[in-house]
Amino acid sequence: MADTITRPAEGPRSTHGTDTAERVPTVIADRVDIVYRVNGTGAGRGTATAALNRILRRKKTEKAAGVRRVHAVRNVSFTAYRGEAIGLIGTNGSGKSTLLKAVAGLLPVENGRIYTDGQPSLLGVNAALMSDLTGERNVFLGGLAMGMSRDQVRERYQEIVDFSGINEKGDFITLPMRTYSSGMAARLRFSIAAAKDHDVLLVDEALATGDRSFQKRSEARIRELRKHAGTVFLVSHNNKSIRDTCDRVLWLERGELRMDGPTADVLKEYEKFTGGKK
Ligand SMILES: Nc1ncnc2c1ncn2[C@@H]1O[C@H](COP(=O)(O)OP(=O)(O)OP(=O)(O)O)[C@@H](O)[C@H]1O
Repeated sequence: MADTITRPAEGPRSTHGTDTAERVPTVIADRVDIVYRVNGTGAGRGTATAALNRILRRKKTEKAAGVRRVHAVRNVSFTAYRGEAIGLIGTNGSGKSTLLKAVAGLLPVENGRIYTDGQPSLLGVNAALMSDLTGERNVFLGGLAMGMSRDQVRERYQEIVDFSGINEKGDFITLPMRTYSSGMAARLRFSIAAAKDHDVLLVDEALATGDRSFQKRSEARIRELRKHAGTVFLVSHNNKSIRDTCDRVLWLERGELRMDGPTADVLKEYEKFTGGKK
């Protein structure tokens, strides 16, 4: 679980982002390791006997009990400051989503610590909305889940629906979310999350799912959120989105932080690594 930063006044200095006299750290990751444990990978996996064995012989080593460890994030350290938009890049399976979940406090760390200023909000493509409820009900559900009051959601409702563009092609907002395309659902999720000014907003790939005009609106909104003193993390495989939105980039590869620096510098190296611009 992430800890809360209690001494924001004088944070460690970094060479990245806007260089103002008083830089306030919002997220500090200090030598973070994250390990998944996957059960049932030994012989007889999935059988009732294997399950019973696991319960009875708890003290056995993880390996003997058929537990596989996946070391997803290795010794990662960084400090994020208020007003920064930070891109997280890396090839598939490099640990980006895992790191984001840990910053949100949704995954425990194996070693090291993560300190955060306030409660970060994770906006994932899988953010928990209810597919059987209408878009309208989900706007309320999502708003309440983010800590907004019913009145606050009511006040922002039209803005959220307009931003999402869900109703551009008909009255879709009153239909259950299961009838939405994956792009439409992602747009609504982003619009709900973006309605609130977050201290730390974590965005996982949401921009990649919308069409170009929605991407542009989202990028503008991210810039606005930054002005309101928040910190935005954006996981994306779309280097252009990263370039247009972020001033700093963390590049993860095989769970390790390979580079942390200004967007142009990191993307240049990353594009060399992956073999071309995207
Ligand atoms: N629930 C899980 N249980 C076990 N291993 C997992 C789990 N989720 C992710 N992993 C593993 O952790 C590593 C990092 O995965 P992660 O999803 O964080 O990568 P990513 O950089 O976000 O990838 P992508 O770009 O493909 O979305 C991978 O090796 C993956 O197989």
